Amino acid sequence: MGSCSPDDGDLIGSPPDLVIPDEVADAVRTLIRWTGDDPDREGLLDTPGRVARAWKEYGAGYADDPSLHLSRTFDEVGGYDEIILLRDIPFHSHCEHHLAPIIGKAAIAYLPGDKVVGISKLARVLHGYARRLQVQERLTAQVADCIWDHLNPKGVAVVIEASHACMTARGVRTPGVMMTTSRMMGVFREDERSRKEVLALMGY
Ligand SMILES: Nc1nc2c(ncn2[C@@H]2O[C@H](COP(=O)(O)OP(=O)(O)OP(=O)(O)O)[C@@H](O)[C@H]2O)c(=O)[nH]1
Ligand SMILES: [Zn+2]
Repeated sequence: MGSCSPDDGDLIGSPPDLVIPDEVADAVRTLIRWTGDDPDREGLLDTPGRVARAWKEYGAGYADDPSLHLSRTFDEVGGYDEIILLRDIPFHSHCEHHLAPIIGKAAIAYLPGDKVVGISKLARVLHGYARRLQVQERLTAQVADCIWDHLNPKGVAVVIEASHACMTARGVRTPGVMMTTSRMMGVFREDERSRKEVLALMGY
């Protein structure tokens, strides 16, 4: 099974030697001005650099190929042939409409075919797609499709629940609203009993 070494696809922090182009810092200064504040006041002087580094982190998924996390599989599972599920996986993303935070949790399940993968890898796939500009529907589909395409399972089920700051903090300003999306593939799509079983295991 794969190790959890820090360079094993981790997407934490921006590189210490990250060079921030002037145009990026200038764009942040412009945005600060647009917000109504003064980018030259003391508290905001280092903000363009911080924001630029933060966005490299929010977008770390662009440098990640999530399918690579599923390349190390193993088939010695003692005859186990039931659902494998990770639930309550926290994640954050940003909506592509307003660049506002999307904060939520995912449940990812599959019914293995002839191979399984280390469980942390399912969360890595989620983060690889979440750390991009997203809509929740696409994020859900990408995670499910990636597992379907690379693990050759009998079924995949992904359910994502998330809160969108573009709805809670601006626009319609409706706090507490959660959006739920799901994608069912293979037996979870075709067989009612299997779908009910996986949704029950997920807590729905
Ligand atoms: N379907 C979907 N919609 C999203 C997602 N993230 C944000 N949105 C919504 O996409 C819509 C964009 O609508 P627009 O009318 O173009 O933008 P807007 O004028 O800012 O809309 P309001 O948010 O209603 O003020 C908004 O209703 C957002 O809440 C997402 O992941 N999926
Ligand atoms: Zn939005």
